[in-house]
Amino acid sequence: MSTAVEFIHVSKRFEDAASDAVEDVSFSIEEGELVTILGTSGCGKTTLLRMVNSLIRPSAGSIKVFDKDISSTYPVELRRQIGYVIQQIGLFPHMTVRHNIATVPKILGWSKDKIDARVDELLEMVNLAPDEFRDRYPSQLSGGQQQRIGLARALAADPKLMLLDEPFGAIDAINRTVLQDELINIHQKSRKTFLFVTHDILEALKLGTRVMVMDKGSIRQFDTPSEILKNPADDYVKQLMDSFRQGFAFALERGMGPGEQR
Ligand SMILES: Nc1ncnc2c1ncn2[C@@H]1O[C@H](COP(=O)(O)OP(=O)(O)OP(=O)(O)O)[C@@H](O)[C@H]1O
Repeated sequence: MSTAVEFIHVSKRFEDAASDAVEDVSFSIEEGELVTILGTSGCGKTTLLRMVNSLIRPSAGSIKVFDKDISSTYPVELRRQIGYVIQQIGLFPHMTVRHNIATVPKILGWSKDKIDARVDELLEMVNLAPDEFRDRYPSQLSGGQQQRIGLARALAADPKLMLLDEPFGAIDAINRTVLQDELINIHQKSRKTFLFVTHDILEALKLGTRVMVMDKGSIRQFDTPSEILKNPADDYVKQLMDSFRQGFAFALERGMGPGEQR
């Protein structure tokens, strides 16, 4: 298996900042992994993710995507291999679902038949009936449906690497669970590489084949969910996992009775 993303001593300091947003980070991600990047607000998750598709340039170190140093790749060419999904979705409001999904295939010069077939295939993949949704405008969709279209659009040209930045952050718990399950399905079927930023511990542990725990610009632990739960690398990770367990136990306990009578 080959390497999809590699960071070698990468740091990023924004102009006028007192410290690095990402500090001397090194890791590699193999093709086909679904890596979740977990950490509290401001720890550098988004900065790290946006360095992969060169929306942010590192201040030091080097980054390889599919074994090629991205500093010697044109950003447009780099981004052609990478799907990008963000919380604010960014669908084009004046375009139908079909045209939103077809944006990149059109730029790539696909034929109309190929695009039509791909749009329907993707709508089915994200569980939206093509006949019902193909010609709708974003304003005629719920937030969860819009997020599904955002995912379909990012998958349209079949990129080998997908970057997702809190894509389900604004979605209610039930739809969020459904979307998480769909993402697991898409990952299992496609075997693409996914990097998924979240501050939700359950989401990170549920989705990730490996979880990267970040704090203050550094990686505290990068391992499988079970290893992180069983063998936290340091006090920070341990506290994070303990808070998750306590929250879970408390919710279960309340659901069982006494709390409900309060
Ligand atoms: N364009 C910028 N200019 C200056 N500082 C920035 C810029 N973008 C991010 N930062 C700072 O870098 C640090 C890391 O930000 P980043 O957005 O990567 O965090 P995050 O972990 O994704 O947070 P959140 O979960 O709240 O989105 C923060 O202190 C932030 O204020």
